[in-house]
Amino acid sequence: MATKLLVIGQDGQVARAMAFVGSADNIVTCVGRPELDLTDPASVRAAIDRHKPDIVINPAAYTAVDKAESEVELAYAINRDGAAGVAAAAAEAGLPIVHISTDYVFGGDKAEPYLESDPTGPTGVYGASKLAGEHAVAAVNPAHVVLRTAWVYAPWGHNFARTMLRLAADRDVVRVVVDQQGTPTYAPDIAQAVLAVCRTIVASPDGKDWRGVFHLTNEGATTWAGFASEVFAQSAARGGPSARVEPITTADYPTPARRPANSRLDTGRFTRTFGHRMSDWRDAVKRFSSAPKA
Ligand SMILES: NC(=O)C1=CN([C@@H]2O[C@H](COP(=O)(O)OP(=O)(O)OC[C@H]3O[C@@H](n4cnc5c(N)ncnc54)[C@H](OP(=O)(O)O)[C@@H]3O)[C@@H](O)[C@H]2O)C=CC1
Ligand SMILES: Cc1cn([C@H]2C[C@H](O)[C@@H](COP(=O)(O)OP(=O)(O)O[C@H]3O[C@@H](C)C(=O)[C@@H](O)[C@H]3O)O2)c(=O)[nH]c1=O
Ligand SMILES: [Mg+2]
Repeated sequence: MATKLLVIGQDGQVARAMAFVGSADNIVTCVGRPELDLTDPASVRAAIDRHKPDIVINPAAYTAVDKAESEVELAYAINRDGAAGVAAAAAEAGLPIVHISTDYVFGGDKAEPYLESDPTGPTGVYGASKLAGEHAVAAVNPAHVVLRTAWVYAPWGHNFARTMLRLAADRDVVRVVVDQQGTPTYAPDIAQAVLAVCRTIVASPDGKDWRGVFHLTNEGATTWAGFASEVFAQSAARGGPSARVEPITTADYPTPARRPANSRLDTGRFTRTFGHRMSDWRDAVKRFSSAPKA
């Protein structure tokens, strides 16, 4: 029998990627504003009543990292209280929740990739509000999977890769920070990984194998400058916009929010638990570069 997935949000990068993986086996319904607003818990319960899913997926969030520094209440209303509302509504209906979180829950001081068991220490409001969301989700719904991903991009929506291509259209040189490490993660690959999580949940509903926090990124790592260079190389190879990347330091690029210097995530626990391997980040950039941009 088909598994019914209710995805919170419609226009987000991951929500849109989820819509594309719908099939006869996985019936995907994305519900966003105005029908469902995270700041209105009744609208979340109504969507669950109406669509009667088997699993609830929550990739909706307040994601404006710099703006969050001055919109603290709104960031928490969505990323903590909104997340809690979704997880609680799922729990009331007896449903598991797959919740998406971020590498920005970490402080960035560790030299190695972060494990799920490593201490958190967000450097800004966005990361802190997302961490509060993780805790709230776990507190209200024991049947939860929290997937921490990073540096998400897609052929649609707002993301760093598309910003780079836009900048390259009218300049020869783009200055990009080289002292922040992490792993660009392609939204369509996240969607496939979420399906693997859902298969595990359906196969083992008691949840002994799958509850908790998992790190989920593409494989490998780079810097923002390295990511930009790869996007330009792949774009140029297809006759698209390209620029030279001038590596700069974080100090040369002041922003309201501080970002972690290292937010590489160790994905071993995800791979072992869900039997799904993510591809290398460069392979994903290749697929991004050959996809039509929306
Ligand atoms: N973007 C990134 O680089 C990263 C993202 N993440 C996490 O991954 C998840 C997915 O991110 P991504 O797809 O990039 O997010 P986007 O910024 O692309 O989209 C955010 C989504 O959240 C929805 N949303 C925001 N506020 C509300 C609200 N009040 N009620 C209902 N929906 C709301 C938006 O709806 P609308 O279309 O109506 O605005 C949109 O669909 C998030 O949890 C994010 O924290 C983790 C690591 C990196
Ligand atoms: C646009 C631009 C950014 N930068 C720097 C600023 C910053 O340190 C880094 C990334 O910039 P952005 O603002 O695009 O990315 P940012 O908003 O920090 O992206 C984050 O979003 C949230 C939602 C997450 O969860 C994180 O995983 C991460 O993807 O690149 C440059 O050096 N040059 C540039 O031209
Ligand atoms: Mg940004």
